[in-house]
Amino acid sequence: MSSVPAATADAPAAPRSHVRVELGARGYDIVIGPGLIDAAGEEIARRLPGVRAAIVTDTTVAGLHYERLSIALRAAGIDHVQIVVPPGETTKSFAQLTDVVDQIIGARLERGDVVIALGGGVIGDLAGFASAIVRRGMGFVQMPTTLLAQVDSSVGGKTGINSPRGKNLIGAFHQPALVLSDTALLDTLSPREFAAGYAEIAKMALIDRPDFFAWLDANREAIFTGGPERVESVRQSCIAKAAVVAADEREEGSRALLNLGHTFGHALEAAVGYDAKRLVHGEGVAIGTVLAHRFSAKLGLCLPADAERCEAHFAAVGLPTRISEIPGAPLDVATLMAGIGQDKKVRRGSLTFILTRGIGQAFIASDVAPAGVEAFLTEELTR
Ligand SMILES: NC(=O)c1ccc[n+]([C@@H]2O[C@H](COP(=O)([O-])OP(=O)(O)OC[C@H]3O[C@@H](n4cnc5c(N)ncnc54)[C@H](O)[C@@H]3O)[C@@H](O)[C@H]2O)c1
Ligand SMILES: O=C(O)C(=O)C[C@@H](O)[C@H](O)[C@H](O)COP(=O)(O)O
Ligand SMILES: [Zn+2]
Repeated sequence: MSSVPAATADAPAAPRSHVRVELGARGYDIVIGPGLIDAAGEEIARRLPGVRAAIVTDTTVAGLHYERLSIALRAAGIDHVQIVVPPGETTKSFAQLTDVVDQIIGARLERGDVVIALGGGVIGDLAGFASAIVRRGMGFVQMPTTLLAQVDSSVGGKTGINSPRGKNLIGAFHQPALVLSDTALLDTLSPREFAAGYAEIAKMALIDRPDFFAWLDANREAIFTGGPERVESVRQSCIAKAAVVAADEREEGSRALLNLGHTFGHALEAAVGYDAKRLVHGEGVAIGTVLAHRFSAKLGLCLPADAERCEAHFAAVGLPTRISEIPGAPLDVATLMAGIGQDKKVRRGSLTFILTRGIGQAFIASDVAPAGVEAFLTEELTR
């Protein structure tokens, strides 16, 4: 199997890889490989002996994968309850949080017990936030079942829910104690959700890993068809994200780079009311990342050819790259600017964007003029 140049992992890619998130006392392992769900009980019991668990999952994932996890936990003597929520972005709400918290408390789970998130990023963010606030912080284990969650959301400890005014505006940093990524679970994922997850992989490469981006260019087909390159892409993304998180756990500086494409993307998601029929997070990231490259080119920061290469890469895997590709009523610039104004990177009223000087050369640009953003988006809305 070809591997990405300059990898920094501590273990070979197959059959099971370990990537460490180096955060001192809050450090943890990401274990990656096919079939891991059947070993989840022993992996958890070895690190967290004697815990009880609440498994938070959505109805889709529960039907597909819950029973196997339950059997594995029982075999390791881990007593557990199941908490099931509806699938989709609108589940990241106060109503669902209240329900999950109530069920955890109702099951009398203690501070030293664990919440296990079995699902995509929605479940990880919601269950993680519940685990951060019940009894002022319980144990938390991520078992990501989407590509997006395996390459991005399960790592780094950002948890939370949405506000109608903006994405993830209510939340907490709360690191998991362990991430178990069973890559075989991705076989049941829809092609649309798989592509959405791929957007975060490409984003990661576009931040500061041009070699990884070139590797993705060469191997993206194998990633989609399920070759060993798929597991390698998960591993490389986790290595990249773990390094950023270890350097700046609470986004006081450089972690903001992981937000490439998200200032635009989050505004698009809020503008469609988190309606998954119109736009899911990864698709917003794809359009947003292309917009960040096109905006950088417009400002003379990178070559137009770099923006074209970025757009061609996303389009080649079937991701949307233009605002006009979002189905339904056309969006308007005022709504998008209101969403951008709620971005968590705003500092003393000034906009911060992640812009780029070229492929794999993203940087944090503070004090970006709103009028320039508005003029750019006005053009992009008709493209
Ligand atoms: N915390 C972070 O650092 C971080 C990072 C990136 C994204 N996010 C958040 O993650 C969310 C998006 O995550 P997502 O794309 O995983 O969405 P998701 O959790 O909604 O999952 C997408 C869909 O796939 C289904 N699904 C999940 N696993 C499946 C499987 N194995 N087989 C079949 N169907 C399956 C789900 O039921 C859902 O309908 C957004 O809310 C985003 O803001 C958070
Ligand atoms: O982990 C991070 O940091 C990220 O920015 C990763 C993003 O892909 C993710 O969507 C995250 O939830 C966005 O964070 P936010 O703070 O902008 O809500
Ligand atoms: Zn994201």
